[in-house]
Amino acid sequence: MFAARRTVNLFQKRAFSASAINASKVAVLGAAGGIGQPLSLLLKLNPRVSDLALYDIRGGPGVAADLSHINTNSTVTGYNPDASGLRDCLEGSEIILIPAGVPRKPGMTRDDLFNTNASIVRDLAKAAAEAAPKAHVLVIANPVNSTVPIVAEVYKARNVYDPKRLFGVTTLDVVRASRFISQVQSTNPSGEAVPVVGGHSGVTIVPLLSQSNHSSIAGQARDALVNRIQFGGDEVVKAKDGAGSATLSMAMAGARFAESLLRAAQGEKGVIEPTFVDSPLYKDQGIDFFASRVELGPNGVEQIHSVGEINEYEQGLLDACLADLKKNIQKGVDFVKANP
Ligand SMILES: NC(=O)c1ccc[n+]([C@@H]2O[C@H](COP(=O)([O-])OP(=O)(O)OC[C@H]3O[C@@H](n4cnc5c(N)ncnc54)[C@H](O)[C@@H]3O)[C@@H](O)[C@H]2O)c1
Ligand SMILES: O=C(O)C[C@H](O)C(=O)O
Repeated sequence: MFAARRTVNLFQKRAFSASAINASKVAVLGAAGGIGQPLSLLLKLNPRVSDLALYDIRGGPGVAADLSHINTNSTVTGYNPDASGLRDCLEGSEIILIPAGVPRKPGMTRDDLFNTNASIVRDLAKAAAEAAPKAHVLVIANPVNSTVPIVAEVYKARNVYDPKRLFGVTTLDVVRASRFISQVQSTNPSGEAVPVVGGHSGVTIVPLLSQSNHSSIAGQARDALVNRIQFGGDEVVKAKDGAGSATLSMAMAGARFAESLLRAAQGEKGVIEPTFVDSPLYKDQGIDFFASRVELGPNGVEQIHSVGEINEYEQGLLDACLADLKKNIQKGVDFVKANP
């Protein structure tokens, strides 16, 4: 009898300490938007998340009330901009996802969003740097090539910048790449992995088909596939016809990246995701941020993988990418300098 009770107690103890270790507060800024809502739903379904904090300039508490009825263990709290809403949302967060900002309409580039989204991201970054300076920040808001450097500059100005904890979410590019290649090759997309490096807009998106399972794709088939991966976002913008850009696939991609970070934070080794980070790879060319495969660990970036062996065609893509990327990054840095 005593032994039985003891077994139960030990079991309860272990269960308690496991959940204590795994307790992770995740904040979503822009939670009532097209990405924010399905992303928050997927996070509510993730057992690694213990507290979900949802902030938006409008509608955060409504989305939170709705999600809070789902019978998973995590708590869900919604916050408005009034009083200390944003600060309360951020405090204690391990991960902060930022999908806040306007999406494209047909005919626009991601850079056309800069004037609106730069100040939104800058202000949210200021709040995050003060309330949760050690959190991992995952930037989804476009143009990612510029909004990530904006967050970095805001953190640097407050002496809390940790390059290992800032990520531009480029997961959707590899999700698309594996899907699109599987359609061309009639394969299962879950078995496909196409590295995509560079940045997250047009020609800065560089798929490396030579490193995929289908390295022999050449000529027009290759060109069409590369173009579809680079401009996949435009396909959705056009199809939505003024009602925004990718939201559901982006929510899946953002939730996957957050899950990978949590797995790494909770001790799993060898977790690798593509992401746009403060990177040494092209710093000698004045390019401080670059997306490549990154191994994640408890403190964020563990190891940044180089681009690896690429062919002449891919080198041409990379050259075009680097030229654009440099300008996009500088634009973000200059914005914060001029508008601190
Ligand atoms: N990184 C990627 O791969 C990727 C993919 C898709 C979309 N995006 C980008 O994500 C952003 C959001 O897209 P969406 O479709 O969800 O847009 P949306 O307009 O549907 O939602 C944006 C949300 O942000 C909120 N918001 C605006 N300003 C805010 C602020 N200061 N604080 C908090 N919340 C604020 C809005 O109220 C809205 O609910 C866009 O910039 C889009 O281009 C990035
Ligand atoms: O295309 C967009 O503007 C949104 C996003 O960056 C995407 O790739 O779908």
